[in-house]
Amino acid sequence: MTVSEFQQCKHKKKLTVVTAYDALFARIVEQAGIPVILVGDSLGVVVQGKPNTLSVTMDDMLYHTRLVAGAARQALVIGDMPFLSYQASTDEALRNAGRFLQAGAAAVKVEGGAAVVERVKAISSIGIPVMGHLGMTPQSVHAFGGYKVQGKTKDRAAALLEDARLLEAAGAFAVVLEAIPAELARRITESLSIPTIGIGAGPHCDGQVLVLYDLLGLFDEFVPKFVKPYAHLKADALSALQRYKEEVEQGKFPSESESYH
Ligand SMILES: Nc1nc(=O)c2c([nH]1)NC[C@@H]1CN(c3ccc(C(=O)N[C@@H](CCC(=O)O)C(=O)O)cc3)CN21
Ligand SMILES: CC(C)C(=O)C(=O)O
Ligand SMILES: [Mg+2]
Repeated sequence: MTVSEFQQCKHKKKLTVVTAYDALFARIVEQAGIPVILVGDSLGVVVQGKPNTLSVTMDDMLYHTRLVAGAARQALVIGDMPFLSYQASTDEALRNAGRFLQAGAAAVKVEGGAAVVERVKAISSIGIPVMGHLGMTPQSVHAFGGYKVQGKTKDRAAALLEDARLLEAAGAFAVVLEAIPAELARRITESLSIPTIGIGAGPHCDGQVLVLYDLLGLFDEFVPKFVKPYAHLKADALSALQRYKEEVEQGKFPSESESYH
């Protein structure tokens, strides 16, 4: 899928987006027919075991982007710009966005509204498609005082709608809306001509995104209310590993069929 095909889906077809961090899962996601893969900085939490996304580096993101982009044949691969890779200056933002394209991504994503519109303008104007991200933006976890639903007051809701309009005007090709009231997400979705992709933003967005290991039931350190586990892979993995250990200890594995003569 290309960025322009992605945009044409607004008003036509709901967009399904999922994160992936390696070639194995990128291939499974593609086989399932999912058209868009986000190499999310959530890998800091689910792959690296950190409490938040703040310690993820450009080198970490480029490594995982190369793995995913090297395996993806059809999917639109979007690279999630990590903390401090675009905030300090427009110059750094441009260079780092370009490095994602060199790693094989077709687009990048940045968190924030008015504070990053100049970055979004600069990145998109040199031919790099940029996705925005508003609401409960995890790189601002300390400013929010935790992972809290955003846009609950009239003033904050109006500010988020204005941020969304600014991102669209700056050239963003889409915007992620995270952990905001469904009614606000609907208003933003109706006000923009670019697609909105929700995560904890209700059913009225133009598409949805989830962290892969959350929807597979593989990650359970914390499970936000917006996650629906479509599988229980952690339970499956645990029982497989326990059976393997039992069979090794009881001398049942390996048996004849796993042995050479
Ligand atoms: N595995 C994983 N999934 C994610 O969606 C995710 C990450 N990691 N890491 C980065 C951020 C952190 N995210 C989170 C983390 C916790 C909640 C959470 O517990 N929310 C509460 C509501 C809190 C409130 O408003 O008071 C909930 O009950 O859902 C939400 C999003 C989303 N992102
Ligand atoms: C969940 C999405 C939107 C994300 O930013 C991530 O996975 O890092
Ligand atoms: Mg992210």
